[in-house]
Amino acid sequence: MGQLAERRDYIMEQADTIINTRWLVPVEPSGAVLDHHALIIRAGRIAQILPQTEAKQRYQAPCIRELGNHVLIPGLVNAHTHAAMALLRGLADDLPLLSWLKEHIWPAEQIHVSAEFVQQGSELAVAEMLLGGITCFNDMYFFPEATARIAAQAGMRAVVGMIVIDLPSVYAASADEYLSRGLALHDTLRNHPLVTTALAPHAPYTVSERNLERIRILADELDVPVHIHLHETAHEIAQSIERHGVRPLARLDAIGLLSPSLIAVHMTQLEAIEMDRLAETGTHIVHCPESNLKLASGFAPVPALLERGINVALGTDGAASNNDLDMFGEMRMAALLAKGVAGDATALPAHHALHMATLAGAQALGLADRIGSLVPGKYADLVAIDLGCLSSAPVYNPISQLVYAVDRSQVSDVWVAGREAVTNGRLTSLDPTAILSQCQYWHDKIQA
Ligand SMILES: CSC[C@H]1O[C@@H](n2cnc3c(O)ncnc32)[C@H](O)[C@@H]1O
Ligand SMILES: [Zn+2]
Repeated sequence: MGQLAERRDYIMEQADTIINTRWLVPVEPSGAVLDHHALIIRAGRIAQILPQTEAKQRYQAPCIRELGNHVLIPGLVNAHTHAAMALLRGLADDLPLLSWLKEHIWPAEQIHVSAEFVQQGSELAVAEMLLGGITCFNDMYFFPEATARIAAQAGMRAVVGMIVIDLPSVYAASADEYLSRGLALHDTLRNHPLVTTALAPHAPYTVSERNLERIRILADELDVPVHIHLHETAHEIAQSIERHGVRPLARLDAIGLLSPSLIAVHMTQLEAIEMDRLAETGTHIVHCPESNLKLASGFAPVPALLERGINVALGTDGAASNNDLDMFGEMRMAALLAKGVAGDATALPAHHALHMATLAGAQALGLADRIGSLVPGKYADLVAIDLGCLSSAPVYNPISQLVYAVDRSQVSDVWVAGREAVTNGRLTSLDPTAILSQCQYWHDKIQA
């Protein structure tokens, strides 16, 4: 017995980083909270999660972090955004979707969007998202290669959209050109460790039937998700019935697009029979409560979707309609909205809101084997949140704190694939001063 103990001391296992944390919320199983545990990182992945006493006996590492007042959670997954639109934050507020888009956003995009705009807008968004504990985002915007470059430079995970829209832009003149630019990017990113692609038709009202069919075929060939705005407003439904005789979801169903590869964003207008069909086909939904409320579009019927076993992730949408990229805000809004609408305080409990912001997002993006929960073998995409401040005291349940009380400024450290992207509240690979001066440049140009 004594001999065995000695032997154990002798062969310590080597790790890259050991994080000792006061609380750890693995998300799987939902609602679990581990006290005084250590998370061991090796080669970018979670090697083990152990009680700290046991970890000290078994592991050594060149980097040991002591997070005495913190809760460690999986990186937040922003399942729908338009990162570069951060440069249009506050340009047009207090408007419904169609006048916001047609009278303000699309005209501004026609004049100002360029590769440089997207690069600098993405830098602003990536900085904001990392500082707020988001480690992965699903993007749909022009010049996705610029967004991909910034995410890779900052060490952030991203799924960038191979966009298609039947409107010419400075990025592409036709659907053919949108697709060929997207496919070239897909080739460039093949085997990239952090940045992957999805096909991203803008919406059923801006992409023709023929192009939606091509997208379905390509998605099967390339084995990538399809990311689309769908059933965002009552107007979208009425217009589809007028033009095509059916609701948008029925059109996509007829084309064969409803499947576990489809990421349907918004879904504020749904009938029971449509929800049954979404469940049957394994289609993923992204709920964007803040953007939907601000544009007065409505809201996804989250409890009814979850009852049917549909996977519902969370997204911020772009900063021009939200107006921030804060997944803590989305979690809280999702939980409160579900309760208010149902008249039932038990609707969408805190642990489920956290699940939507992490594992459900990973599932929607087809990344749940890599990220979304703290499980040995998954990548070490992690967020440490300091609960040692007045506004989080006392801590009866850290999950309650995360959803109902925490502010994103309490995020102290963020790791993506085991590498620190934020340390003690500071970005490791982006320069906030340079980003702010780029913002001033675009503000002055757009305001002129
Ligand atoms: C083809 S690039 C993306 C395109 O989408 C526009 N957009 C931003 N937010 C929304 C929204 O909520 N509904 C529909 N379209 C949106 C953005 O301005 C780009 O033009
Ligand atoms: Zn959107």
